[in-house]
Amino acid sequence: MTRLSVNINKIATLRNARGGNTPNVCKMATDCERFGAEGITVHPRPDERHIRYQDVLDLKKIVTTEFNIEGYPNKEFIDLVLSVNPDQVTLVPDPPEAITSNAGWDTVNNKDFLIEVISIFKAAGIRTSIFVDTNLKNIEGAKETGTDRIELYTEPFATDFPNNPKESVRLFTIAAEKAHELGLGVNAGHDLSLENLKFFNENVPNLAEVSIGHALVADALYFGMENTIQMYKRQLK
Ligand SMILES: CC(=O)[C@@H](O)[C@H](O)COP(=O)(O)O
Ligand SMILES: NCC(=O)COP(=O)(O)O
Repeated sequence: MTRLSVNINKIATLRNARGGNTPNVCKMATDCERFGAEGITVHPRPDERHIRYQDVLDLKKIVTTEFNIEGYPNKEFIDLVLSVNPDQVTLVPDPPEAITSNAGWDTVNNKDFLIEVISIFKAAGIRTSIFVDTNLKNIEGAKETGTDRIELYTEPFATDFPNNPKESVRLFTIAAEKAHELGLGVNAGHDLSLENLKFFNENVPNLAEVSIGHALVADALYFGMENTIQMYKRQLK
């Protein structure tokens, strides 16, 4: 069954709006786990606009499920991840000014860089995943980097899904099959939601994990976090 990792970036966005500690990011992570989340994902960005580096250190002490840290592997990020030693690190190619992730790695042109960074994390015993689109060249390139998994960048699926569900998922099915054939684990994320998750999960084989934040936290405003997590998990059955 596909595992649900809850991305709590947006809890930190709300906390940061007032400068205090409400809502408490660590308490929310613990509660998400209690409500059924099988992992906690954070994506500290260089400007710390939501998750701060200190949050990552604090979360390490209390997360009991899978802890997944996403981000661009500059020196500060690499040092942070090594000091925290999470279960998984997901490398994304975002430039510092990106509003949100909007592309996967060009694994062919960044091959040497990715090999170097991935070897650092693997030497520390941290599972690695790299954020990629469905271009098979990038999936094959991912294999060359030595990564354990890929994370499929699902925003194009989420955008196209309402108009043409079958076509929106087609390349994702092929990419996941290819990754599996190459021995790579398959994660997915970005703009997955209650509306599109079931269809994605049913049509993308060998999906190990989805990380979901923006839509899930928005849904929690209506349904409450406990109900929302259960609703998302039902889509993954
Ligand atoms: C890699 C990915 O798709 C997510 O980490 C996403 O970028 C969330 O980041 P924001 O919460 O900053 O939009
Ligand atoms: N890796 C994707 C993620 O963690 C959450 O993305 P989103 O659901 O906030 O778009």
